[in-house]
Amino acid sequence: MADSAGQWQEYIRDVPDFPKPGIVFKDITPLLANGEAFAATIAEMAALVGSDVDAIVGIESRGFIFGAALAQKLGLGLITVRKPGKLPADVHSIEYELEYGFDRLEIHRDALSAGHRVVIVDDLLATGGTAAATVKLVGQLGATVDACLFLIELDFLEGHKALSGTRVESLLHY
Ligand SMILES: O=P(O)(O)OC[C@H]1O[C@H](OP(=O)(O)OP(=O)(O)O)[C@H](O)[C@@H]1O
Ligand SMILES: Nc1ncnc2[nH]cnc12
Repeated sequence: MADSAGQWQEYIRDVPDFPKPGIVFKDITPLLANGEAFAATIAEMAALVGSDVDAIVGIESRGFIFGAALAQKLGLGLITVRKPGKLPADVHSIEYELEYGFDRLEIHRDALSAGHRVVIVDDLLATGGTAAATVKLVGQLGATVDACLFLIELDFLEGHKALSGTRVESLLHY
C-alpha cells in the first residue's frame, strides 16, 4: 500500500552480521517509527483475517507489536506466547530451534480451549521453528489455527515447510 511517506516496505532496513556474523537482520524499527507505514502493514494484515477468527496469538516479542495492533483493529483479544518464565500461571511449554540458536516458548493453559479459532502473528518467518512451536502450543490447548501471519518471510530458509498443513500468509518476501 502506498502512502505519502512512501511504500511501507522501504522502512525495513538490512543490518548485516547481527546478531551473529552471516545473519542479515531485517530491522523493522524504522517502519514502527513511521505511523503511516505501520498502519499500512496492520491494514494489510487485517484484510487476511477471516470473520470466524476468535483471537490473535502474538509471539514474543516483535509478534506482540503486530499482534496487539491487529487485535485492536479487528476488535479481538490478544493471547501472548512468551519466552520462558514470563507467564505467571500454569503453562504449556515447548523447545524450538531458531535461525541462530535454541529457545523455549510458553502459553497459559487457560488462554484457549477447544472451539477457539486463532490467527498466529509474528514479524518474521525464518526457519519456521518459532511459529511451528506456537502452532503446537495452540493445538495442545485444543484450539484451531486458521493461519500464521507474518510481515516478512525469508523464502530461502523455507520456513513454510515447518508449517505444512497450516495457511501461511506473509506480506513481504525476501
Ligand atoms: O522462523 P524462526 O527461525 O523461528 O525465527 C523467527 C523468529 O525469530 C525472531 O524472534 P526472536 O527469537 O529473535 O525474538 P524477539 O522477537 O524477541 O527479538 C522473530 O521475531 C521470530 O519470532
Ligand atoms: N534475519 C532475521 N532478521 C530479523 N529477525 C529474525 N529472526 C530470525 N531471523 C531473523
